[in-house]
Amino acid sequence: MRIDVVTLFPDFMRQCAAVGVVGRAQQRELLQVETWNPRDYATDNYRTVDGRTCGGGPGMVMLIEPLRTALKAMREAAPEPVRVIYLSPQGARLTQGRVEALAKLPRIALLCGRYEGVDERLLAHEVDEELSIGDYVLSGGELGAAVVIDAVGRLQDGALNDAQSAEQDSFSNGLLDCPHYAKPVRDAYGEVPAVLLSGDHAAIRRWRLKQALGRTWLRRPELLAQRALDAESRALLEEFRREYFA
Ligand SMILES: NC(=O)c1ccc(NCc2ccccc2N2CCOCC2)nc1
Repeated sequence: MRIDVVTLFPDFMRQCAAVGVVGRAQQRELLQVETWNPRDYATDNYRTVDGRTCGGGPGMVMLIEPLRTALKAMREAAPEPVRVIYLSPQGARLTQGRVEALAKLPRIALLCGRYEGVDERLLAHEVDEELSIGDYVLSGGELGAAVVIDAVGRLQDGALNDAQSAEQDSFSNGLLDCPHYAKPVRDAYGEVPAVLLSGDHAAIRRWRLKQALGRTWLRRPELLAQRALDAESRALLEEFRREYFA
């Protein structure tokens, strides 16, 4: 998968994509991240990329021209058709479901706004999808782009080894994650639950599912409403609730 990022801060974006699982995915050529700086496509002597907001008011707006030229260069840099995504507070909320869909595409471009955002006419002609990583305001779209790169990059086949497999991720099955423990078995902070030391893998699977269901019920009940629970999960959640209220 190829991800192109249109950003005034290319070094920052390259560094975000160079570490950890995503950095390794790039080394393994499972993922390619390229950056395009609109300032390199500004033709005036001052390499201007922003302009005063029409109608007055505070702040500046990113100009059409440098972005249009950068996007054209980006599109022409590779043959695959590219889905252009704009990170903004006005976008649709990013979910794991959407991440999984994006991870299957051959190529996406992430347009990062700065200042007060981008001229609406550029968005209308160039952007296929607007996404928000949450209901809060950031100084630029780059952190949203970094979130998309990480969430999508780690799902590329071969990016995670079996130990980290994405299937067990929280949210992958629509539930929050179960608790995790490592040695020592006994610590001043408490003990590892005995079932995890039992070697009974069926019991361990059930315990983890029960904990995931219980935590989701306690912390994010609305996520439970989104999915039908099978008989086993309903029973485990009932068991969790009984113990909780006991
Ligand atoms: N939730 C998100 O995904 C998110 C994304 C971007 C972002 N900021 C960049 C931005 C991009 C587009 C429009 C406005 C702005 N802003 C510029 C600074 O002023 C506020 C508006 N903030 C939050």
